[in-house]
Amino acid sequence: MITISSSNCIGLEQHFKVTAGPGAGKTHWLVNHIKNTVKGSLRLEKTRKIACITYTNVAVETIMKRLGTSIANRVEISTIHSFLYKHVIKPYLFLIANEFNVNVEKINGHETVFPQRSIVENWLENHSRRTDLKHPNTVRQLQFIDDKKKSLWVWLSNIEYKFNTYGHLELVGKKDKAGSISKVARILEDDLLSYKKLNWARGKIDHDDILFFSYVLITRNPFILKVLRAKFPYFFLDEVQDTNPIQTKIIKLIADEESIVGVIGDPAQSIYAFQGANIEEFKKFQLENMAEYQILENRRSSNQIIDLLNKIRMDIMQDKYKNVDEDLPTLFIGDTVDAYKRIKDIYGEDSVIHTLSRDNSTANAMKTLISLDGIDSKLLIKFQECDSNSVRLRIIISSIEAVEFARIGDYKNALEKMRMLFTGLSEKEQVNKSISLLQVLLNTYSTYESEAIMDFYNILKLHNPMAGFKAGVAKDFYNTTSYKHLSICINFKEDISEHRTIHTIHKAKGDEFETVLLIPNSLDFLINPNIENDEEHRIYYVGLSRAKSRLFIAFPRVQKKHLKLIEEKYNIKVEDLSKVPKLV
Ligand SMILES: Nc1ncnc2c1ncn2[C@@H]1O[C@H](COP(=O)(O)OP(=O)(O)OP(=O)(O)O)[C@@H](O)[C@H]1O
Repeated sequence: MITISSSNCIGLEQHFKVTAGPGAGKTHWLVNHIKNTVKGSLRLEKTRKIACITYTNVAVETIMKRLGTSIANRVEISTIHSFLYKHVIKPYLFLIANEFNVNVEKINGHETVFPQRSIVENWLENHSRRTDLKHPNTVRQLQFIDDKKKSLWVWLSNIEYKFNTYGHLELVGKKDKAGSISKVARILEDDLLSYKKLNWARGKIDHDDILFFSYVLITRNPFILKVLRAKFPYFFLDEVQDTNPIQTKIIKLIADEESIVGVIGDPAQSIYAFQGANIEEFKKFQLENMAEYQILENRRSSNQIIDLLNKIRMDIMQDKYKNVDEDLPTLFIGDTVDAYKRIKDIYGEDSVIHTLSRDNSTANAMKTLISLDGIDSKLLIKFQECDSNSVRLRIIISSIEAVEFARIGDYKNALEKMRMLFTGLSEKEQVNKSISLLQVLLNTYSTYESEAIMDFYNILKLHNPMAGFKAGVAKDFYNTTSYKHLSICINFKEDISEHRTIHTIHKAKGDEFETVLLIPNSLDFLINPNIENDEEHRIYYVGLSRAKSRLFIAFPRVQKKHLKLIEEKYNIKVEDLSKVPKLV
């Protein structure tokens, strides 16, 4: 392993792997390396470009901006899914369309594919092990007993491709998502390909299908690899710690000849296991004659923050590149909103504090500075369980999302959500109606914000007819749950506010903030750090490492023995908020 700095150049014609911690300058280095390759390579022409693959669309934009317009046309920057869709799926899917029952004409990009009643019914009726589906899990029971139907749909929404012991890809369900159908999940799993085929016949392919089809096409038709290598003499992959095993196999196949492959990442920042990422993929990643580099600098954070990061992580020791001293990191014990206010008291009302939460509901509660006490993060799920009228449910949830997206300035996604209410109309009518309804809902916000969700329903009903209520759980829910508490549970699509989840900020490449208040769900990452094996710890490590100058952690209560341990292990200030006199 060779240690380099983020301003160093490396040779252009050798596979490489760069490992570096947070703030090391990976993005900075990658952008420079692309520029150097454009300048120095003799293998690039108008039609032969550098492929730069990164993890999210936000990251694509960041790298594009940093590269500048003069060389952006020499590089194709995209997510792995967009790249494979454009260069493998679109031109070659027809080769396997018959075998997999894919309606190529109808395919228009890739999307999240949700279960549909008619598809699920068709699949169950014709399931290859239909005769094994017996009471209490018959085909009818799986479709019509509410609890079973919900579990089945959740389970189907989470199926994934895995390599089996023979190295073949197969479709599997997730045991922890099977709920009340866990006893028959094994039987249902035997014919998941038929379920997929029914969706493919409608032209519906999802993100994982892109990887699956690409892998099948590439392994069966080596000429596709030849074309890819001819078009792209260089493949650079950023954030590789979040890579999926199918992606790794595809990249290794490309690297076999001609093209130079370079990967960059940080195993300690691997936080997407739920999307199929596997920390081992990056650690084990090897190519023939590959050069391995590490960058040990941390150019982002103060000395005190780097000291804390170095105590949590064992595999590398980061250097204090800036060598700037700031206040010690502080652990606040007490309410999160009080912690936020305390920082404002110390550094002034105008100081900007970025809060990074583990959960969506916490991040949203911080947006309105609602105390977390009494907040139910599962309220949206309860809502879905209580209201069996799926049309009404969808209208209410989409409208809440539209209002809340608009309130943080994300009008693009707000209108997208609102348009879902008017799907039967022409595009122009959809847009007009969405804008005017959104305006009404924003103008009347104060009248329903703190009231029961029934008030919001009543306003919405004036503009969009919806079913009424009989006495029962749905009506009770609408009358007893406040809009505010329900809206706290929604998932922001592109959160650009000062209060986000750690996963959201990690998607936004290079996000770093002067002052960070981390709001974890546990202090285990400090008490007993295990970055190597515990993804939760890695998530908090990512959160801590976004801070440039000032770092705070807020947690409601800590056992005495744990507090002692934290104080002994770290150079950290502890402040019990219940003992801080409140300013009046
Ligand atoms: N060679 C360099 N010269 C000047 N500034 C640099 C250099 N390398 C990195 N930086 C700065 O250091 C900070 C961290 O860099 P960067 O965001 O590229 O790190 P990273 O390794 O991608 O971080 P992370 O993995 O934590 O997202 C940024 O503010 C960046 O502009």
